[in-house]
Amino acid sequence: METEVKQYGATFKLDYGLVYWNSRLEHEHIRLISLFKKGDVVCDMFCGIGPFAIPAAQKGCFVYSNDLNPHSINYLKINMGINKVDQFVKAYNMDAREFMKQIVMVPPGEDKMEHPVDTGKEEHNRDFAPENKFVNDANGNNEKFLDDSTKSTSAVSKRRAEISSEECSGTDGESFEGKRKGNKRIRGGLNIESACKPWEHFDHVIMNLPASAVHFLDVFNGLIQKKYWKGDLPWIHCYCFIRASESNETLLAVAEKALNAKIEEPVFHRIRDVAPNKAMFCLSFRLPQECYKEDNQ
Ligand SMILES: C[S@@+](CC[C@H](N)C(=O)[O-])C[C@H]1O[C@@H](n2cnc3c(N)ncnc32)[C@H](O)[C@@H]1O
Repeated sequence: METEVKQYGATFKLDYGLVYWNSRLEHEHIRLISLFKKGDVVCDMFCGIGPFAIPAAQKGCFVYSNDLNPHSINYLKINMGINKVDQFVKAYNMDAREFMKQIVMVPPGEDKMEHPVDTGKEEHNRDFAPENKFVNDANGNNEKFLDDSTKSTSAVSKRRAEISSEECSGTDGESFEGKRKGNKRIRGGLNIESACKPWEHFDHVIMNLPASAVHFLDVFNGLIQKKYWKGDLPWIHCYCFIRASESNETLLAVAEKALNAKIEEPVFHRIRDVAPNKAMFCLSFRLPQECYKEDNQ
């Protein structure tokens, strides 16, 4: 049966019998999106009907959004229309690994263009680094400062943020009411197709499939081609379950094995208990440099 729900000012149409929906994740959707900045490029590997993708787009992000379930993508598209973010979200219906491989594929013609080496030095660890963005809360969770201001994680997203702020009035932060600003961006002719080259840069990856997302991390090993990439490597936000018999280190070891790389300064955020001995967490980390596909590979 089709129904309509509202979360933080966005409207979502869905059929509970056909797609995934969990109202108890509302705070987590808001928390994660509060880490993003206007102009950021976000990849949502397991997007469902869009509870991360749509408010992120309303905030001024560009979102590549994927789900294997065709019903999810059908409702995602309906919800993109209802919330007037069609121009800022691109929907895919495929396996999550294939999706990531597809969006970083360099289109014919682009590979012949000159790519000056961007060391990313200027931006590296400047504004989204764990040491200056996260603090421990009372429960021992690593929490990010909610003061996002208008900083951008890379030269590429900075440029997009500049374009956005030229065309949008107001400041960043009132994100969830940003629909009108979004419309202004449409009038300015800016959309995800014209603004983004995901093989050169994206800022965040969302992986909300807690039972198995950690095993999908292997796709990032050799995914990003160093010669095309500009700016910092992306942040990965990987949801998982941790049982009482396990620890953060247990999960980290599985993630590092999948990536074949060491994760520096992982951030664990406890979301909620899903059973007496099982809790849902979000593991956030910047993709390690070892994951780059080198030019000679
Ligand atoms: C836990 S739901 C999360 C949905 C949404 N992100 C949310 O927060 O409500 C996981 C989603 O992953 C999708 N999914 C499962 N396996 C997948 C795969 N191999 N590739 C892409 N999507 C997949 C499911 O269809 C489902 O919509």
